[in-house]
Amino acid sequence: MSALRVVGGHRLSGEITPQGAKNEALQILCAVLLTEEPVTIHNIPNIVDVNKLIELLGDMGVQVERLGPDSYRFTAKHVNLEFLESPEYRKKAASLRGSIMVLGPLLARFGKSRIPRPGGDKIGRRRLDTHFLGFQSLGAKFNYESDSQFYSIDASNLQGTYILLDEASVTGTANVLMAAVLARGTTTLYNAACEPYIQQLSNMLNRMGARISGIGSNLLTIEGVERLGGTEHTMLPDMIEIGSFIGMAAMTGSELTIKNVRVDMLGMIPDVFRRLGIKLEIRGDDIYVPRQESYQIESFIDGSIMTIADAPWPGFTPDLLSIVLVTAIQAKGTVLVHQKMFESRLFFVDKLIDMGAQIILCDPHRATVIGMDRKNSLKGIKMTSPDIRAGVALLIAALSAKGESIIYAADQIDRGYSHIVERLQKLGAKLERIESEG
Ligand SMILES: CC(=O)N[C@H]1[C@@H](OP(=O)(O)OP(=O)(O)OC[C@H]2O[C@@H](n3ccc(=O)[nH]c3=O)[C@H](O)[C@@H]2O)O[C@H](CO)[C@@H](O)[C@@H]1O
Ligand SMILES: C=C(OP(=O)(O)O)C(=O)O
Repeated sequence: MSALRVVGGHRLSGEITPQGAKNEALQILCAVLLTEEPVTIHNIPNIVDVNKLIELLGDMGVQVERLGPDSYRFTAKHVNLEFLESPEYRKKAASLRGSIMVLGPLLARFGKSRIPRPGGDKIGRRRLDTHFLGFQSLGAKFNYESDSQFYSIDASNLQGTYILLDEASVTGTANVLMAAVLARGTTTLYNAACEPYIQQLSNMLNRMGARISGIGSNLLTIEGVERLGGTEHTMLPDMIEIGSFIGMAAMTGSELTIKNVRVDMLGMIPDVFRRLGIKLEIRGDDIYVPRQESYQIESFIDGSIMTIADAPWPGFTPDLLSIVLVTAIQAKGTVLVHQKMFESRLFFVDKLIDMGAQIILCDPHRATVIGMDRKNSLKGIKMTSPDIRAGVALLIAALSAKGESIIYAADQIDRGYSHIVERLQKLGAKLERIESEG
């Protein structure tokens, strides 16, 4: 296990380019299973979860060729379905969330598939009903093998139909969509998630020959086709990394330029950070964050206390709420952070409180942050990163704190942020990776 040793209190400066989007990559990589032709993908982030999925595809028989630092060609001509029965598959597929999305493509192309309970962040219940109810609507049989804890689905023929998704689940929408593209007839997916990840996936599938319309909305219409062909695809910059860097700049009082962010795909993310009082300038396709001594949280128009809450896209992504929360610690004013989707994602605030932050955890879903306006500094402590985004929030806190912090379980951060130590060192951050036990 590795840990990060961080010496806080140093300003950062310079330019940083976000990696390709983790959650998009996990969908796009699974989609290569839909065709026997080569699919070339660029801007693939070099992060643990994505590398695990690439390895899993290779184990399934997909030919994987690395073309450059972040470009690969995948050819799923021969897929070894027997591998899905192996203990190795159980171990590997269970170690990340994104593996769940092999189900839809395998079902569509081979008529059956199975997956162990997937991994990912432990941030509360993460049910999969949307996925399986969607597959069932298309005519698949679903079975949960309680002894082996495997989910299996099979169907000789998928038939398009009207599906009102149980909830606007991101991976659920991707999964059902990938099954529907090769189903007979037309599928209408209502209450579909419409994150940029899903938009990118839909556009890629159309380039492969699928017929999906309504992209960007919560109503997707999919006319099934007989087969899909190869294509080329480039991943968007990771909007969660972009938001993390905005928060990091504000908390450490730094001037940062975040390069090539695809502003048009960021939705309300810049505006939510502006509500915390952070001055952001959009310069071409870059975001410039000036050095700010003080940033004041806005109130609502009626003067009441600001609430920042998550919601399915185009609402504010839950993956940035931990970053918003930590960034508010040194703002001027008060904000209520309301994490509506996940019930265990705010518990990491006890570490921030230990560091000296003024936070009241109202209940598992809501925390009030009383900004300190830099009147008091956080102090460095030893802490353990509970999940990927809390991990980065703690890292931001540590970079802004007085003294040294140690963040254990740093591999949580590596799941989603590539070369974080080296990239932040280039901005002047004082941190290093150390080995830790356990
Ligand atoms: C690999 C991947 O892509 N992971 C992302 C994906 O996870 P994932 O696809 O697993 O998350 P879902 O969208 O299924 O749901 C997330 C949580 O929100 C709840 N929920 C969802 C939709 C809804 O309308 N109402 C509602 O309450 C669900 O019950 C669940 O607890 O989307 C999440 C929500 O953006 C992100 O946090 C994860 O980073
Ligand atoms: C929750 C996240 O990831 P996963 O769904 O892979 O656990 C995340 O990216 O914030």
